[in-house]
Amino acid sequence: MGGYMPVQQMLQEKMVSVSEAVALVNSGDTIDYGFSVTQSDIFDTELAKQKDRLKDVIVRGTLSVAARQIIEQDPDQQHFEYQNWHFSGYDRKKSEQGVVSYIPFNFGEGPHIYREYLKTDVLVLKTSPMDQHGYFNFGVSNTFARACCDIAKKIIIETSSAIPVCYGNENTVHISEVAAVFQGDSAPLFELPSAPISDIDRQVADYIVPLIKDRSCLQIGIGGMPNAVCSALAHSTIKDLGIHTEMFVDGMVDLVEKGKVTGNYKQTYRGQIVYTFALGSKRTYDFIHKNALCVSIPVDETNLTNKIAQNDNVISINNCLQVDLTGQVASESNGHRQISGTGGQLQFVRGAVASKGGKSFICLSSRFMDKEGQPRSRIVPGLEEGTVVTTPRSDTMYVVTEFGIVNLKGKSISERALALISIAHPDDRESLLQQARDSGIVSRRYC
Ligand SMILES: CC(=O)SCCNC(=O)CCNC(=O)[C@H](O)C(C)(C)COP(=O)(O)OP(=O)(O)OC[C@H]1O[C@@H](n2cnc3c(N)ncnc32)[C@H](O)[C@@H]1OP(=O)(O)O
Ligand SMILES: CCCC(=O)O
Repeated sequence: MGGYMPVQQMLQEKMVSVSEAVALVNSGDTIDYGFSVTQSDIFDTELAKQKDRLKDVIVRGTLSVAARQIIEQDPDQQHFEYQNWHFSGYDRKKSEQGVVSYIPFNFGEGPHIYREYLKTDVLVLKTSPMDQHGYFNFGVSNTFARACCDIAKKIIIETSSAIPVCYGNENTVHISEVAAVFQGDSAPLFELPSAPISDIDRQVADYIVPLIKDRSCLQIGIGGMPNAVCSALAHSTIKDLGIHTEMFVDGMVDLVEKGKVTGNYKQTYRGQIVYTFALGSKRTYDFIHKNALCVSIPVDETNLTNKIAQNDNVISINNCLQVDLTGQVASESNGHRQISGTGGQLQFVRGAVASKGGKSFICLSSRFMDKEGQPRSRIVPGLEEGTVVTTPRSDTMYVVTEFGIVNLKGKSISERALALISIAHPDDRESLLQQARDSGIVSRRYC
């Protein structure tokens, strides 16, 4: 047994204080923080405290759910540069202040991008405490953590008993791979309040639900509209649903508890729910804890189009900010203002459309209130300069507002424009039609 060291002994040798953990960071390093709720706030606070000995440190994070002290304590970026894979409201505000830079990517490409193109000097993950075999579980955030572990020169772990232990694949790191471990404070995990369901959300759900048949396989995005669809499905007569999703959301717990999910007709992970991260309430975190129904897998397993399309009848439901009259979907920016990110939207749209019997739904309210409190149409003749197309028009299938649902597949530009105008707010339709005519979006026949 020469060379074998029991895992408890290894752990003891690697236990450090948080300041000792941060001392492992050097100037010029690139640091990766764990995904969203598994970012270590304790490490971040201490890193900011040690800023005076550091310069040219790049920190990458995703979907921050707390203020990042390396930004707050270094507002002129003298020591740290913060880059981000997907903006939360906090990240968005900091980007407007010029101190966060978005990294464009399709979420499902994350593991490949890490393995092929990036270097990570220090990876800091908040995980569950080590188990008896020496493994730390990634809990609610699998995503690209394993790929990052594979390339990281030093892995630092904050342990937290608030992190659920999730069953899955490539969702652990072993003590033998780790440089240092420090004990966290076991504060409860961040909870994302369930988005309230508005009347508009319900109306949108009412158009979608009749198009979802028994045995469909669901991906549901974030926000009130997807939530409304879950709620409507939970109260419908639907049966034998499957779930293959990127994000595990609260509404899915309702679907399971109402007996709507069996997964019996899935082609992959039959009988199981697969997801790559969870963000929601404690009820959701408790539900996925040691629950063999739920399988946490890396984001290239959930999000790559070919993997999604292996299931039949995939239903993908996502939100957007604006749609132009040709069907280009803008979900992540308004002009040059980065609002969120591409995330998994395009890959799920494509995966659903490629799936036998699959359908993709892009949802939006017909209007939103601008900063001056004026209602503005989200269906627009053209996207303003700088606005990013998240889903190209050639990929867009169903678009749904509270005024109706249209399928753009196979429609000409004139037909798309007329279809989209038909689901715009009634008070915006005439002006949209006039602009479509003036700009030649619709052909002479419609002028
Ligand atoms: C986790 C998952 O969802 S998996 C699904 C796959 N991933 C995706 O679909 C990624 C892209 N989608 C997204 O990021 C989100 O669904 C969004 C941004 C489209 C909608 O998210 P929501 O949280 O409902 O957005 P919300 O309505 O709060 O608006 C966010 C911001 O955009 C602004 N905004 C909304 N609509 C518009 C518009 N048409 N023009 C300009 N700004 C707008 C809002 O004012 C708000 O800004 P603020 O924070 O300064 O007030
Ligand atoms: C982090 C990515 C979340 C999304 O797909 O929107």
